[in-house]
Amino acid sequence: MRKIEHIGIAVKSLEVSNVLFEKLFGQPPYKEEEVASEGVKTSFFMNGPNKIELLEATNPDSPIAKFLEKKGEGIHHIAFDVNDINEEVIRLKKEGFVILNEIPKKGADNKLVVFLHPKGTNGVLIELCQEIK
Ligand SMILES: CC[C@@H](C(=O)O)C(=O)SCCNC(=O)CCNC(=O)[C@H](O)C(C)(C)COP(=O)(O)OP(=O)(O)OC[C@H]1O[C@@H](n2cnc3c(N)ncnc32)[C@H](O)[C@@H]1OP(=O)(O)O
Ligand SMILES: [Co+2]
Repeated sequence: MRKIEHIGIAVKSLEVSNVLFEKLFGQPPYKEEEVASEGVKTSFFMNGPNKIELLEATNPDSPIAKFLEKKGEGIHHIAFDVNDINEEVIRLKKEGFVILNEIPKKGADNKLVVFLHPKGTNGVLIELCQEIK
C-alpha cells in the first residue's frame, strides 16, 4: 500500500456540496463521473497532493444511500493507492481482513477498486485503488 489515493465523502447533493468544496479549495471539481454499478455520482477535487471524492447516491440501494440514512453526511471511506491490487488482496486475505470483492471492479477516475469490510478495520471502510494503465 502506498499513499492515500482519496478520501470519499458521502453527501446528500453533489450540486450543493460542489459549491461548498469549490469555496473551500478555491477551485472547481476537475471531474464528475457516474458509476452506475455502485449507484453513485461522484465529483473529484484536488487540494495540493490530496484528492477528495464526493459521493451522491443515485438509487435507494446504493451504499451511499444506506450510509446517509444511518450516519448522515461525512467521511465514508479512505482509499489507498496500490501497485498490484491482486497481490494486495492475497496478502490482506492471509492477514484475516474481510475482502468485500476479491475480483477488482471498475471504480471512478480510471481505477480498479477493492473494498475491505469496515467491521474488520476499526469501523473504517477501506478502498484499494490501482490505476488502469
Ligand atoms: C465511485 C466508485 C468508487 C471509487 O472509485 O472510489 C467508490 O468509492 S464507490 C463507494 C460506494 N461503494 C461502496 O461503499 C462499496 C463497498 N461497501 C459495501 O459493500 C457496503 O456498503 C458495506 C460496507 C458492506 C455495508 O453494507 P450493508 O451491510 O448492506 O450496509 P448496512 O447499512 O447494513 O451496514 C452494515 C454495518 O456496516 C456499517 N457501515 C456501512 N458502511 C460503512 C462505512 N462506509 N463506514 C463505516 N461503517 C459502515 C453500518 O453502519 C452497519 O454497522 P452496524 O449498524 O453497527 O451493524
Ligand atoms: Co472511493
